[in-house]
Amino acid sequence: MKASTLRADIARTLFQVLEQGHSLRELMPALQAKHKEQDRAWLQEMLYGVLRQLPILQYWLRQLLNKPLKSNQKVIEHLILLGFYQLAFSRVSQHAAVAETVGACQELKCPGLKGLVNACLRNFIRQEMQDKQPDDAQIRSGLPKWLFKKLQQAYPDKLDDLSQAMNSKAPIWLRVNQARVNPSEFCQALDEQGIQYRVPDDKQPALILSKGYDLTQLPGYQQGWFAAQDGAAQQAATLLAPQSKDRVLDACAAPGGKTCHLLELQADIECLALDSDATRLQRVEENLQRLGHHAQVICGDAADPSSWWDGKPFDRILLDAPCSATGVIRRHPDIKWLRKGTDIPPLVELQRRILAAVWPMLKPGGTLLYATCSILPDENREQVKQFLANHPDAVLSPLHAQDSTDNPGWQILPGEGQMDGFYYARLIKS
Ligand SMILES: C[S@@+](CC[C@H](N)C(=O)[O-])C[C@H]1O[C@@H](n2cnc3c(N)ncnc32)[C@H](O)[C@@H]1O
Repeated sequence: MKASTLRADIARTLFQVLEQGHSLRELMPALQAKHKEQDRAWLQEMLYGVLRQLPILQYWLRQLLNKPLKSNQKVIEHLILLGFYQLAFSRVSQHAAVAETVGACQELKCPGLKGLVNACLRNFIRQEMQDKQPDDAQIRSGLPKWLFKKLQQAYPDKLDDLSQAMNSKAPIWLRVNQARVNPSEFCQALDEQGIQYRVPDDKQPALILSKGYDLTQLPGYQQGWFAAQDGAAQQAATLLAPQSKDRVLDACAAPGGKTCHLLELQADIECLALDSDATRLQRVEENLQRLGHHAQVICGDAADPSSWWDGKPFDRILLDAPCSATGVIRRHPDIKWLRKGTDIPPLVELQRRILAAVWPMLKPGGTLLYATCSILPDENREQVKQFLANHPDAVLSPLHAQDSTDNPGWQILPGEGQMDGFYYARLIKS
């Protein structure tokens, strides 16, 4: 594939995300399929890189482009941002970055803008723009304004480290399926194929791959020896700790990462995997099948149990609630630009409704684990605080020394222990 075609495709994809609100989850499969194996990693790195560094790239663009381009030429602005990204953050030679970015104008059906793109990139080099940093801390943070403000309020002392972690590349974690393979046997199989990995120093059956591999080509993929799952998400099953014969509800289960882990920890539970999204539930079925587990899979609204619950109470409930996903931005940088500050109050309300609806299904003495991949206190600590205040039969079961009713739960921030941002609070019904 020509280098300019790759760049044109990246510019089009940026346009679809940033101007049309499509997610990379929707767009990436077709984009990857169009390009050869050897180009895919580069393509992803450039695309994710621009989304990570967008505010500073736009800041430079504002200095070098006199006025914004017309809407039918907007894709060329995204092409220029890609050119800036290559010049400032990648190892692509300056000559290739300029020539091939300019070349992409033809493919984007804007040959008349070649001169403008060329001038912007050459001025970028001449004026050493990459050394020009704005005074505005929000632009330097790489975060959108609304999120910067919220994080500034929530984590004033940690904001620099936090934004840096949110803009860095996430490692690929694997969870070894101990129901299928012994972790040391799996490691041996990886060693034999020269796959590089490290084992984080704690008790989970987890590995971190040292670079990007095609997971379907790793040993034991078809046999269900492992699943990709971040270290923070791997805490859920252990914290809920299902016991033999327990009836367990995974209330927001798709795509089933935590459902499978629960079954790996304790095979003889009666597990009900619920989700309101029928398409995503197919992934639960596929994951259960590949990893060799069994659960009852139901499509239903967790906030409305009357439509699917048989009335039998649960010993344990996992509520991995729909959330802002602000904890996994390093993995999905498009979230920064697709989410808006106005999305947060309705999400908090949905979480509140689901929590209140699943609580009556828990047996007295039973355990509920509330989880989100968010780092916003409204969805986490404040949500649980309110729940505790409104439910006198709910008792906090602390996950660490600072976990108290005033400051409930365990907030993991992105990058801590190489994990994604995640939140857990464990509640017992008295
Ligand atoms: C964070 S994801 C769950 C991830 C999953 N637990 C795992 O580990 O693979 C949240 C899920 O909640 C589901 N969801 C959203 N609203 C729901 C509702 N009212 N009832 C049930 N599921 C819902 C979404 O479809 C989504 O699959």
